[in-house]
Amino acid sequence: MTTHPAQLINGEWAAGLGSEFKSVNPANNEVIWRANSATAEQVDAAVKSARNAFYTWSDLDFSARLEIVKRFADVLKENAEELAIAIAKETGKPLWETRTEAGAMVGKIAISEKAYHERTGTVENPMPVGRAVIRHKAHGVVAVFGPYNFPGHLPNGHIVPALLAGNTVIFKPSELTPYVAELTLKLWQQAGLPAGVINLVQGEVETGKALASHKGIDGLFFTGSSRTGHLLHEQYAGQPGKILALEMGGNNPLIVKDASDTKAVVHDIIQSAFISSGQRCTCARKLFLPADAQGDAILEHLIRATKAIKVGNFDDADQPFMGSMISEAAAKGMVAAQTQLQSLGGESLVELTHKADSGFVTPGIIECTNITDFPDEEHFGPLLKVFRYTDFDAAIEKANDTSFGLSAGLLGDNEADYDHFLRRIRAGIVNWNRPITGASSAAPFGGIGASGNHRASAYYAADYCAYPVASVELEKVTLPGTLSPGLNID
Ligand SMILES: NC(=O)C1=CN([C@@H]2O[C@H](COP(=O)(O)OP(=O)(O)OC[C@H]3O[C@@H](n4cnc5c(N)ncnc54)[C@H](O)[C@@H]3O)[C@@H](O)[C@H]2O)C=CC1
Ligand SMILES: O=C(O)CCC(=O)N[C@@H](CCC(=O)O)C(=O)O
Repeated sequence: MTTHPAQLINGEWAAGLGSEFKSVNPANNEVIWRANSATAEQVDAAVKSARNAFYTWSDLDFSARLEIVKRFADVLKENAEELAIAIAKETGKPLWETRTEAGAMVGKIAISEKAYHERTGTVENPMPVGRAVIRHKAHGVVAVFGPYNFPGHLPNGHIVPALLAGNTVIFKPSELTPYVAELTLKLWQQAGLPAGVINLVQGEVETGKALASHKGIDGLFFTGSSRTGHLLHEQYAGQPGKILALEMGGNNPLIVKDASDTKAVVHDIIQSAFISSGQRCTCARKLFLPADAQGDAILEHLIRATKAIKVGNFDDADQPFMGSMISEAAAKGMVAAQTQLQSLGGESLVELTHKADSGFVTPGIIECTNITDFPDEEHFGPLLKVFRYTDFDAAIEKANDTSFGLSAGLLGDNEADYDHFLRRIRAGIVNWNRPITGASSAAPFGGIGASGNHRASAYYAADYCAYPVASVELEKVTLPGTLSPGLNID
């Protein structure tokens, strides 16, 4: 059994007492990290440590909590390159992209400070007698579950607002990205976050289950797959007192209509479908093109540009657009998805291919117009499905024919078309003439249907990190000038 101390409990790094698990560089399957997972007893110790730290942390003035969180921003900046390399090594994403991720983590701090005041904070109004005060209080101990595709930025989007609001945290990262999690927690320690305020429990699904089912947590903030999110939702049924924020996947449509600049259209389609090797929840999965000469020209150009996409190692001097997928298994899963669509009648326009013994795939495009029983599944990788349409309303209807509702976009020159699209489309992120990936941290981020449970993250994360308390207050108990009818207090 290895003894790498991968668990942070009450400010101390400890070796896990559960089974061994490891992290690999998906570009070549080389093991880059190994340790033992946290057992249910260790998860329990982490929850207790967060509970013990809660009053000390939440009793601090907001400014004192903010000072530590701002120090974390400074430490992040100082270590941004190390973090970007760690993310790249563990996820396969190219460095140009992981540097952006490290930068987004820094940017999250100022945005969360603003959101705390705007969305929560304290508001005081004078009353004829006394004052009315609206305050927001931390829930207590919250669990944060993170996905592998943005192992730094997306958990950070729950952790920073949760800490600013006064909660204490137990973080369970994806088992595919434990190294990034460990590094991030070391940076929190460097920033001077007191022991127990954030705890790290690492491991596979069993560790996640032990945390999610622990009676001692007051809330759970999750970013990950719709399947796991649904399991958690079922698990939390009948517990209205616990706050559950779910950010899940999508099956996102992009419609093109009357767009004159073909090159710009192709660019925005590629940025929407293939960035991060298609491993963003906001990625376009379905492309609706008009069944006319303009649609033909766009498709022909898109096929050419897709075949020219550079795929390569995260640290190639000449940076690729796409790196490796998260794992060889994920890459094989995309090949299987393509085969399934082909068997249903899909026609490959650009074949997605897998490089053996690695997570590398090339981007694929598959024409699916004639599939009658199109599966409503999120294929989390670079496989774009194309549908040709003759009627705009029918295309919107087909775009809405999904249980998900995360992102959607229209590429087209007519504002009236966009107004109509905006009114009809069902999604939490709706863009016009912009890629549908790359959502802003300064806006709410979340979807409807199977994409979330109406607890938007990013700018609105402040909302689920605290509960409102309404008070009417008077400094001294005072008899009202006029008593209610029928009262005699003498
Ligand atoms: N809407 C959003 O904000 C985003 C959603 N995603 C979605 O995340 C998915 C990719 O991330 P993955 O890491 O594969 O997600 P996942 O659902 O497999 O894992 C997420 C976390 O849940 C834990 N977990 C898994 N099963 C569990 C269980 N039964 N009980 C408790 N914990 C459990 C994992 O260990 C991990 O920490 C995609 O579906 C993507 O669309 C990714 C990024 C953003
Ligand atoms: O959480 C935020 O601060 C903003 C949302 C965000 O960063 N979204 C990214 C990545 C999420 C994903 O798709 O996995 C995006 O929209 O590209």
